Amino acid sequence: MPAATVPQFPDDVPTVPLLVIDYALVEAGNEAEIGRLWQAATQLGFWYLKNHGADEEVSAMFEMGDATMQLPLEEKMAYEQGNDGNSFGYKAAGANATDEYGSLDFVEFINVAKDDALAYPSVVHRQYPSTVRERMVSTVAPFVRKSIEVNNTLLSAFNDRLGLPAGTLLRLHALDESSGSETRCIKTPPSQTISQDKAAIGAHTDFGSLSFLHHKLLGGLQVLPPGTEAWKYVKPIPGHAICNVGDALSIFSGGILRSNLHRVVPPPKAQAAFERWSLVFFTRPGYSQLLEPLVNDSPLIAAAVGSALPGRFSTGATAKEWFTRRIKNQRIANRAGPETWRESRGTEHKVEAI
Ligand SMILES: O=C(O)CCC(=O)C(=O)O
Ligand SMILES: [Fe+2]
Repeated sequence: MPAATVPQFPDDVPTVPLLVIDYALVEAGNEAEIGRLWQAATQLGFWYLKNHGADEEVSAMFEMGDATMQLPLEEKMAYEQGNDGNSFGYKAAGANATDEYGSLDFVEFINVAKDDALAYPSVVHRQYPSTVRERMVSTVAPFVRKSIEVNNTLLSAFNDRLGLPAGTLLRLHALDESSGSETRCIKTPPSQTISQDKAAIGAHTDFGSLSFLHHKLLGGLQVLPPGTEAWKYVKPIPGHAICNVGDALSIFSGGILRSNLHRVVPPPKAQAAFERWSLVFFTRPGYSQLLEPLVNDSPLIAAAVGSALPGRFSTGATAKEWFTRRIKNQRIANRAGPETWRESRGTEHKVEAI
């Protein structure tokens, strides 16, 4: 699909004006830029990130994703996630619910664990299709390392602003602890005949701490700005990643950092006739870490929790339990009724539950 044939993102659909954060400035410790990052992460929980230096790693990963999706379905299905709450591996289109009624998703993706990518050829969690194995060293591991470097820089900036002792957030996401951190390459088929409101990926908050997201030209990601009921597109901008805060970091921070609802729908207008590709690196806490606000480490977090509804950010779950529960209950094969969907929810439905 030559890029030139893809129509521009339309200028007459509602979009959300994300702040553009310059990664090079954040990395250099520029306080004004870190202040803007903080504003984005506490108010909406989404921002663009430019100058992240990952362009080459990102395009190699899209090539890996393309090669993987071209494998025969039987071969991909040999590496399917399964129904036990494991995320790593292949997910076929239609394997997940997108809402409480059991509507089906229509994206396929390949997830590779950070632990498997970095330990290769040793296997920590599972095996992957040949297209992944052949590129594990050349492509997947470099993307994992670059993404971790970027997300760790952002975590350190949040650590300081939250008034946490140096290194606290990095320790919760230690490289050598087994975790749910993973790369995901997503293919959404052309969806011209599908209603522009039908979810390709249902409304959700991300499970982990930070997501580093890239698109190949096409829109389709939407966020629900706080206090509104109208979904808005995030316009893809070449070379700009989209970053967002997930549930784990929101919980650690007592809700100071915002994990916002988002979803994927068909690309807008004429873009819907084209295949959509996205790529994410999810930084998630080490499996053994408890998802609770860090009230004993930061007066700021203690104050935030003190002024919230009792138990609002308390999960009693380890990162592994949280992550497994959410994945397992969105699998359509595990659906008993609307309660299964509710069991897959994270911070997004907590307010209603209280
Ligand atoms: O494809 C996208 O733009 C977003 C994907 C997403 O939200 C996810 O996989 O959690
Ligand atoms: Fe997401």
